[in-house]
Amino acid sequence: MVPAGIAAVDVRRSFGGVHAVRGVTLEASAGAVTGLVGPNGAGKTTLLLMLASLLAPDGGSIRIAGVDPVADPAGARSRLGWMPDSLGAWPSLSVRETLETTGRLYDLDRAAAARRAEELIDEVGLRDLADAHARVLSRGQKQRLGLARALVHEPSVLLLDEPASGLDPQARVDLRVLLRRYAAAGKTVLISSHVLAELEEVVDDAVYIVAGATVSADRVAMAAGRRRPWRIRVADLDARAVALPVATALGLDVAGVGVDRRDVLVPFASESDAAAGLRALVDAGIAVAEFSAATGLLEHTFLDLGTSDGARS
Ligand SMILES: Nc1ncnc2c1ncn2[C@@H]1O[C@H](COP(=O)(O)OP(=O)(O)OP(=O)(O)O)[C@@H](O)[C@H]1O
Repeated sequence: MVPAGIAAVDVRRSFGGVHAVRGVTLEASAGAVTGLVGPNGAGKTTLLLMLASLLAPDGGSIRIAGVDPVADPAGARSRLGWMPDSLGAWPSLSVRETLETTGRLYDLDRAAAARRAEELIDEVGLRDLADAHARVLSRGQKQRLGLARALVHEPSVLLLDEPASGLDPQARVDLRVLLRRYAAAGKTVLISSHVLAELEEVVDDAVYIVAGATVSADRVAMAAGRRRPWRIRVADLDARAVALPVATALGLDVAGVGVDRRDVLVPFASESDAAAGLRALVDAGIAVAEFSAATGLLEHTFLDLGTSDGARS
């Protein structure tokens, strides 16, 4: 059996009295993009640092492409690419020099490092800034350089901490395409982000962390299964005017539907219930112009998990 790209079992790490990570168990499959989702201070960065072999866990076990980063950090680093949430090193090197130097650190010879740097400059859209010093780059440009740096040695596992922060809409789309391409090539991608709508479009799977611990699959399923609102817009009519006919067509009390600007908000328990609701509205002659879930599944689940009672002890 092919081992999971990333496997963590009961990983723990404290800083003095702060239990930043107190029981994380997760698997991220090769060939997939896995989202790491959790509120501020949940322990995501601490976990990613441990997976990246940059911070020692107090307990538990980690495997990166089958390698234990505690016992063999060099072996793990040769297999993983790490993109921190802010680019640290080498402000006085140019974009090209940064990538060439990183390649040399990963034992590429001079020619191979130069070749790889040119490939990556194009891949992340920094061609016009290839000779610019890293210190003059904008936040979004630094993010792109950080991504390129993580990819230099063609790692089989990619760990990304908030990679989309600072990126403009085009760069976000480019990032999404790149991550999907990496996953399609059989690599493992683990990505933390607060931009859940964006994560929604790129991940195959998600791991939720609350208060330093992974949330159990049962708890996630329960949160995901709760009713969530759909937005319904009726052509050329104010939401207030259509709330009653919409509720009637759906067999609901009008108090059970909400109004938000031009939209009526109706909770459905599942996508198939929503589809049946749409059919009922159309059958009732209501001119539905827009019909969509008001929150994505990740965001809905995240909001429902909300507090620490969602965490496994
Ligand atoms: N070096 C450190 N020393 C002391 N406490 C730390 C250290 N690093 C993290 N912590 C604490 O550990 C907890 C988890 O922090 P971490 O940065 O891992 O969370 P996060 O999920 O990445 O948060 P965010 O979404 O806000 O980036 C926080 O309470 C934080 O204050």
